[in-house]
Amino acid sequence: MSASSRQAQAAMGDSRGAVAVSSPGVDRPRVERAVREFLLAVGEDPDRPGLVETPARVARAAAEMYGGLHEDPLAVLDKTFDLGHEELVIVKDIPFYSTCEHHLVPFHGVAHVGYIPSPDGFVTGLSKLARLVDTFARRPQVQERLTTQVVDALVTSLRPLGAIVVVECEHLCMSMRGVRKPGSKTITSAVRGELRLPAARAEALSLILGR
Ligand SMILES: Nc1nc2c(ncn2[C@@H]2O[C@H](COP(=O)(O)OP(=O)(O)OP(=O)(O)O)[C@@H](O)[C@H]2O)c(=O)[nH]1
Ligand SMILES: [Zn+2]
Repeated sequence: MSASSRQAQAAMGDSRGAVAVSSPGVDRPRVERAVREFLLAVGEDPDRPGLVETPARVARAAAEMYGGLHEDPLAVLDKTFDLGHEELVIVKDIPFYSTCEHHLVPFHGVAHVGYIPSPDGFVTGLSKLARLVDTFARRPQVQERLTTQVVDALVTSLRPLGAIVVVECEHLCMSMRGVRKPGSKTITSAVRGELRLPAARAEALSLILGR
């Protein structure tokens, strides 16, 4: 990344997802060293054959799982089309995986993203809504922040009349450890603009949650 694009990223506020500006990307050698140390700390032998490549594997996985820290979410929505469509658009059941920032274990589920385009009629490509979810998911996260970051990026970028994001997840930190309640689901929503009006919100929610 060039110095000027780093400066441009540094100017971004929280609605852009607090892009990590000081780092050019996930520092794989550092992750490798940390994973080796972690294995020693839990009582493993990082030099046994099964584990010898594990620090490098985890570093590659981390570059993927935390790569969203180094992406500009608004760049995902840069390309728009003028379709003259001023009605609700929803992409539902977008599957994603994220990482709970409290325990660094996965939480996963689906996101539903909808918006009413501005009177200019500018809409984004449908796949970009899914890419936006991934950009925010591939970071240490909490579900509430993921939800609001997606909706706020939509608002900042497309200036829609309204926007809604609903996220349904299982948190493995509640399933495989701790309280151990597999199957429990957490649902969060964030709604902006005209979709906050009761009738519009009800229509959007019935389209999103109606199975
Ligand atoms: N609000 C919110 N809480 C989360 C999320 N992911 C995990 N948590 C919760 O974060 C909390 C952390 O609680 P702490 O008491 O600090 O940590 P802990 O001792 O490991 O908690 P337990 O999970 O209850 O064992 C837990 O209640 C988790 O269920 C999330 O996305 N949103
Ligand atoms: Zn957790």
